[in-house]
Amino acid sequence: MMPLLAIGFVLLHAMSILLLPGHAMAASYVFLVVAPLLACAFAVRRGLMMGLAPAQGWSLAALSMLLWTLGMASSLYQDLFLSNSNLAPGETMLLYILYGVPISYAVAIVGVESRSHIQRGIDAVLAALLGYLYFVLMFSWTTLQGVSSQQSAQMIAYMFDVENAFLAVMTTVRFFAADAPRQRHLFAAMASFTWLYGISSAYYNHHVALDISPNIGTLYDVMVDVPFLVFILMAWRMPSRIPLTLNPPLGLVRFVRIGSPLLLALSVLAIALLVLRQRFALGVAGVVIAVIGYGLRSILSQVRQIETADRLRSDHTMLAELALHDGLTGLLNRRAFEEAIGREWRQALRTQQAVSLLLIDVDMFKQYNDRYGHLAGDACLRDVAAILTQAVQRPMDLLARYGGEEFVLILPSTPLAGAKEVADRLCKLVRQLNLPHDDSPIQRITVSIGAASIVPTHDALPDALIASADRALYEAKRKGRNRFELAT
Ligand SMILES: Nc1nc2c(ncn2[C@@H]2O[C@H](COP(=O)(O)OP(=O)(O)OP(=O)(O)O)[C@@H](O)[C@H]2O)c(=O)[nH]1
Repeated sequence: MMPLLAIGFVLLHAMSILLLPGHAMAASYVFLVVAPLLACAFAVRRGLMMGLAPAQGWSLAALSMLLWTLGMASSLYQDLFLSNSNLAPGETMLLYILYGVPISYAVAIVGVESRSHIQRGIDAVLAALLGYLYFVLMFSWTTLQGVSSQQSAQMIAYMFDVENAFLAVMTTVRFFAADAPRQRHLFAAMASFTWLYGISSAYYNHHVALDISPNIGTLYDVMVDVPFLVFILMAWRMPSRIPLTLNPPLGLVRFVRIGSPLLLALSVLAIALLVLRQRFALGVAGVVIAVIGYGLRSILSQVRQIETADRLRSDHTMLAELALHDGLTGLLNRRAFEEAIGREWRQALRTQQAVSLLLIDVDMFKQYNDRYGHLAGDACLRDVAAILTQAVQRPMDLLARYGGEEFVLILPSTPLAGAKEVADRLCKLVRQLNLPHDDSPIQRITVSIGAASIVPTHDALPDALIASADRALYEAKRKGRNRFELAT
């Protein structure tokens, strides 16, 4: 439906020129003002859906269209009311060239993450300066009344060419490097517009305005509608209907993300260099501000990168901690135990000293959970873990939660006699905790412990030690719990 309406608009425009030769210019102006105004309205509509913040880009597109509409309204006023036959009255030209500033700003800021207020401030100053430098440059070739020579008109035409080519290339690069549907949608609309507008504008500036063949005269006006109508169609489409099959290379995405913010500074630099000849002091000021803006932006983005790196490092440390600890008791977890037993095993192989292992299991814990509830069970496990931690005295000993209600203690450089002492002490301490357990024969929480000790050999694995302690634990349970057994 919308494409048909757009074609109807163009046909109506052409017919009004052909069928009303006496009023062709006035009739044509109606279409030339309505087309960009509609484009502005559609950009605002899309902005209302996506967010009107400049960082979303649609409000900037709307501003651009509005500036162009004002330029056309000014042309209309000059032609119809002032009968000014001059090609390029200053304020009209300025509005046509200023339309590019919001688009450059969008290219620089849309999709550039976590911009701080200072960065926003720098970008805004650079964008404003860019507009002012355009203004100065424009009025060095033209006056409010218009250009004084064909040569000045040529200069303005070249300036439009450079600006349009720049905008078309930059919006296209942003389109190809966009990795989010919203950005791709915005830059698809902007790139289609800037290419078509650049072509039609170049044709107008070099042929129609200067009356150089081929010149199709007023019929050219119909060409001007096209970029705006295409923009309207793109803005009207849902972002999901813009093809997203292109997978931009990561390198390009990163390059554009880093490079885009520098674009404003580079544009200011380029225009300031052009201004230098006519207004030396202003040109130098422009160059200096562009360089300072560029420098400050680089510093700020480096600061951000350092902050991100620091945050990542501390997140990484925290994750590593979490990966090795048990959430309930805060003890090392089974994965940490498995790493540790391997380490201690290799160490003991070198030193040929005994390594002992205790498997500690809370007795009748299922009944405890059933009687007192799961939360009380958790609290009980935390209390047992805390007392075991206190009881483990040597820094090299390693206590971990083996799983469920079972704990494991590695005692490096400890023979079975030492393991026996520790097992005895742990049993007593847990009993002395006096955690009530009505279903237990002695009415309180107790543990059973299986202890084993081994001097590692090259043909044995740590699993042998664990299996041995497990058998001893089974014996302790079998013999009535609340006791320890040593592996034979
Ligand atoms: N509250 C709580 N219970 C747990 C947790 N992990 C395991 N359990 C429970 O611990 C109980 C262990 O039961 P069993 O393996 O039968 O052992 P037990 O009842 O202690 O019997 P014995 O070892 O023979 O004395 C199960 O009911 C598990 O659901 C935990 O993190 N919190």
